[in-house]
Order: sequence, then structure tokens, then C-alpha cells
Amino acid sequence: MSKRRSAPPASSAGNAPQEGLVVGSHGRHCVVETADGHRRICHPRGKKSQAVVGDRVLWLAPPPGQGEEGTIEKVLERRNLLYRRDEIRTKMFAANIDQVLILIAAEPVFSESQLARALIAAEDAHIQPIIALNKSDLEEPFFDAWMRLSAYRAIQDEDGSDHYPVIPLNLTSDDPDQREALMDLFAGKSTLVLGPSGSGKSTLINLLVPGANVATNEISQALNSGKHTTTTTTWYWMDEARSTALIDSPGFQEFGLYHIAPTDLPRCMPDIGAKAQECKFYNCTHLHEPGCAVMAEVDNEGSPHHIDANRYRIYSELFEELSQSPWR
Ligand SMILES: Nc1nc2c(ncn2[C@@H]2O[C@H](COP(=O)(O)OP(=O)(O)OP(=O)(O)O)[C@@H](O)[C@H]2O)c(=O)[nH]1
Ligand SMILES: [Zn+2]
Repeated sequence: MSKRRSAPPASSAGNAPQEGLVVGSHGRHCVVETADGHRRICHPRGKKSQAVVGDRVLWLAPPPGQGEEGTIEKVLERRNLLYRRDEIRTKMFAANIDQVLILIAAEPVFSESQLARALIAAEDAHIQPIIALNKSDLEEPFFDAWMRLSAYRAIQDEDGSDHYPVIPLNLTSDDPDQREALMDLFAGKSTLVLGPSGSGKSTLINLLVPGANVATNEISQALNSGKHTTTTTTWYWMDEARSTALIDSPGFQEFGLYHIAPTDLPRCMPDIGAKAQECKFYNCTHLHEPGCAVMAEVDNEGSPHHIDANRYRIYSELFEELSQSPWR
């Protein structure tokens, strides 16, 4: 238990690699937090040690007199990894996370395709998604946006429980009940916050993480003095005990899913997947086959398994898109 805590401080550790947590990612450079909470910039030793935020790594301090920046020797095995992939590249968001909060807002109007894509990527990575709709104080646009989410609120698991938690928020209010509900939602977990620009990600972090701005500025300054690029993804502890974390990551736009096979889409879209076993043909693509139980539910308004027409459109467009993947 206490093995990591009792590791000697970096300066006297000689050449023994120590375990650390990646709490910042800036292109190829990382910020690694040691067991005692100290943070330092580390560079990957080679391609194989390319780490992302949330990774547990073995890192090595520099030899005496050679500055503060360490090297990442090894990335330890990941429990999960959330990423996206387009024609040319893969972007890794974070590893070893418990849940992903997809933060959208009444304004700017959210893209349902982007939301669906983020949910699919989370399902594929076996990470629990939560949908939060912010800016409930903007009554009319909020109402419209909430209605646009009705298909997501209606998706149920076999036992009748809601598959996706969908929560309304007003992050500019200082309502203590909302704050407590958020604390409960995040307690003891690491939660990646994803969302389009302007949805309120920084507002959320500043509300729940005291001193978040200061911490970010300190790291940016350290990185700038070493001529590194600016922060991209950051891990924030919400508590002194370092058991609850929020991870802020940009890059919600252009959410490519080229790593997912089109035939895996029903597994990652639970409303479609619920019916996919009942089609006449075992290898039904749900696009044109006779006896397709999925297509039947699109027209079946009022059914408890009704598949929303927009969801079905997103499914068929994605099926087409992923069939063109240059990665396969
Ligand atoms: N009316 C209203 N405005 C909000 C609410 N939450 C956040 N905002 C405002 O929305 C704007 C965008 O919020 P940010 O927290 O900067 O959004 P972000 O997601 O971090 O945006 P990027 O940094 O561009 O990715 C700010 O002006 C916030 O004050 C809310 O509940 N209601
Ligand atoms: Zn079918």
C-alpha cells in the first residue's frame, strides 16, 4: 500500500524510475505528478512512452545538475483510453478515467452529431457517459435544447433504468444544492469534461476546483520558460486527498470515429443495439434489409423501443462514413 509514498525524493532516488500520474499533456511533453504531489515536466523517452493525461507512468529524474525535467520510461497498462481518429491522425483525450461528462449548453446551439459521436466513443472505450445541459437560466433556448435531448433521455437499459443520465445545469449560479449534486456526481472518480467551445467547461472547473486558474497559469509559465507549447489537457484534483478529479480537454470538434467498425455501431448506440438482435438476417446492416427490426422501430412512434429518426439518420450516415475508413 505505502510502497509509492515511501519512495525516496527524486533528488536522492538515483536512477530508479518512480511511478507517477500524468496530469498535463502539451503536445509531446507531459506534466507528471509524483506520489507526494510534486509536479514536473517530463519528456517521453521514445514513441512507446508517449503518455496521455491519466496515464500511470514510470519516470526518471535527470542526473544531478541537469535541470528539473525528467523522462518517461514506460507507460503502465491502461484500464481504458478515450480517443478520436480522423483520416490522418489519432487524438487521445485521456486514459484510466471513470466517466465522461459531455457538457453542452442552451447556447451556443449544440451539434447532435457531435454529441452522438462522443457518446459512441465513450461506449466503445467502456467509459460511463453523462450528458449535462448548461445555461438553464436562458429559458427559451434551454427549453428547445432540452427537447432536442428527449431521444437521449428516453434511451433505457433492459431493466428500465435510464441509460444516459441527462442533467440540467446553471453554472453561473451559486446554488448550493447544484454544487452538492455535482460534488456527489464526481466524488471518488476521475471525470473527463468534454464539450464544445462556450458550453461552460472553464466555468465548471473554476466553480469546483479552488485555485484552478492559478495552477494552470503556473504550469503554462513553467512550460513557456522551457519554450513548450501551451496546455492542452489538464487534470485537476477537487480535494486535498486527491481522490476526485476533473480533466479538462479541448478538441471536441471534428470527432472522428475511424477506429470503430461500422458493424460495431449498434453496440455503441444502445437504442439501435436493443433491436439489432431481432432482425431477420443475422448480419443485417439496418440500412435496407427486409425484416429489419431497427428500421421497423423508426416508424413505430409510441413504442417503448421507438428509435428517434435523427438517431437513425446519424447511425446510417456514420455507417457510410466509417465504411470509407482509410484505417481498415
Ligand atoms: N447564461 C449563462 N452563461 C453561462 C453559464 N455557464 C457559463 N456561462 C458563460 O458562458 C461563457 C462560456 O463559458 P466558458 O466556461 O468559458 O466555456 P468553455 O466551455 O470553457 O469554452 P472554451 O474555453 O471556448 O472551450 C462564459 O461567458 C460564461 O460566463 C450559465 O449557466 N448561464
Ligand atoms: Zn436490421
